[in-house]
Order: sequence, then C-alpha cells, then structure tokens
Amino acid sequence: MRTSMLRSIKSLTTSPSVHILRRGYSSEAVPLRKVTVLGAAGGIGQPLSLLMKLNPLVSNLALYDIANTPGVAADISHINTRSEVVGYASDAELGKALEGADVVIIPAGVPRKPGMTRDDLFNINAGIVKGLCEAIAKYCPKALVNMISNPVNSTVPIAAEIFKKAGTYDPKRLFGVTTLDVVRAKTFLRWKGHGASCRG
Ligand SMILES: NC(=O)c1ccc[n+]([C@@H]2O[C@H](COP(=O)([O-])OP(=O)(O)OC[C@H]3O[C@@H](n4cnc5c(N)ncnc54)[C@H](O)[C@@H]3O)[C@@H](O)[C@H]2O)c1
Ligand SMILES: O=C(O)C[C@H](O)C(=O)O
Repeated sequence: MRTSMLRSIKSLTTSPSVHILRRGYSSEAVPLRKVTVLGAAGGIGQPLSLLMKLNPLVSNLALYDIANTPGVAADISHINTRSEVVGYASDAELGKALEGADVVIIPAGVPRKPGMTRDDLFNINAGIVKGLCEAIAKYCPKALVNMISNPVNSTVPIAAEIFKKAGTYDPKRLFGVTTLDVVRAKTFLRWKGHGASCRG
C-alpha cells in the first residue's frame, strides 16, 4: 500500500501536469496589482488597456471613461489573461475605479485637431486632468500616476499642484510620457540640419 502510494506520488510529481501546477502555483505568488486607466475608451486608451490586459503583473484592470466604456471593457475582458476587468462609465463611478489602484494611467482628454495648438489643448485638458487628479488624491493617494494627456509638460505640473494641495504629492510617484515630444524634437532638428522645412 505504502509503496504504491509512493509510486503514485512520484508519478504525480514527474507528470507534465505537475509542471503546469507548479507554474500555476508560482504565478499565484505574483502580488495583486490594480491598474486604472482614465480615458480608457479613446484612441490611446484602448490599445493601452489592451496592453495592460496582456501584462501578467496586473491582477485588476479598471477601465474608466465618460463615453463608450461598456463595449471597450467587455471586449478587453474577453482576452484570456490573468487580470479581471471592470468598466466604469460615469463620474459617479470614478471613485470605485480608483479605489485601491497601485498605478493610474491618464490618457483622458482631447487630442489636437488640425489648426489647434498645444495651448488650445491646455485650455480643455487642464480642467479634465485637475478633476481626475483630485479624485486620485482622494481615492488612491499612494498610486503611481502616469500622465499621457497633452500638453504633458503642463499637465504633470497641474497634477503636482493638485497633489501638493491635497498633501499627497510624492515626486517619485508622478510621471509623464514625453517620448512623443522628444522623438518629434529630434526629427525636427534633423530636418533643420538638412535644410528641410519643419512639417508638423
Ligand atoms: N504623451 C504622449 O505621448 C501622447 C501621445 C498621443 C496623445 N497624447 C494625448 O493623449 C490624450 C488622448 O488622446 P487620444 O488620441 O486617445 O484622444 P481620444 O479623443 O481618442 O480619447 C480621449 C478619451 O478621453 C475621454 N475623456 C474625456 N474627458 C474625460 C474625463 N473627464 N474622464 C475620463 N475620460 C475622459 C474621452 O471620452 C475619450 O474616450 C490627448 O490629450 C493627446 O494629446 C499624448
Ligand atoms: O500633438 C498634439 O498635441 C496632439 C496629439 O494627439 C499628440 O499628443 O500627439
């Protein structure tokens, strides 16, 4: 009886299914992490949310937007990866979207249309970012905040001021995505260097 039991255990521990179990066990050791995307249904928000859904480090994905959230959240939730997806569709649900978030990514706002300057964007996006950051200070003051909404060199300082006012500011927890501007600047400089006119 004892020998056959040992044999069974041995066969269990060497069978391919155990490797799967072991893998399953080790993935459970990955800590729970909630990521909230504010502006999740937009041109940037949708592919960004998809990438977050593919990230095995994310356990909970909260998708918030004032328009089109249910469809986007449903589509993204059908991807068979670890994280649970919940969509939040109105101002009244913003607190729930943010509660417990470890990381908040903000692509909410308007993008430039032909003829608009970054100043025009500022006039609209500053107010949007202000409201969202006030909610972050209230519902997830310790979260890492990654700003995408442009002009990012103004929206990050707005976020900083909101957090300072709320007493939650930590410069190590506030980020802005500047890659686009850096890449553009390099391209325009190269064009200048070659005597070509700046387009864009
Ligand atoms: N930093 C960068 O590298 C970079 C690159 C591209 C775009 N952007 C900026 O990102 C922002 C989004 O661009 P896009 O192309 O996705 O625009 P978009 O119009 O496609 O999407 C914006 C989304 O924000 C939502 N939104 C508006 N107000 C909101 C609010 N108060 N709360 C939550 N959601 C709100 C809209 O409903 C929409 O779904 C723009 O400001 C754009 O300039 C930044
Ligand atoms: O260039 C801009 O200011 C708008 C555009 O959506 C972008 O951020 O690239």
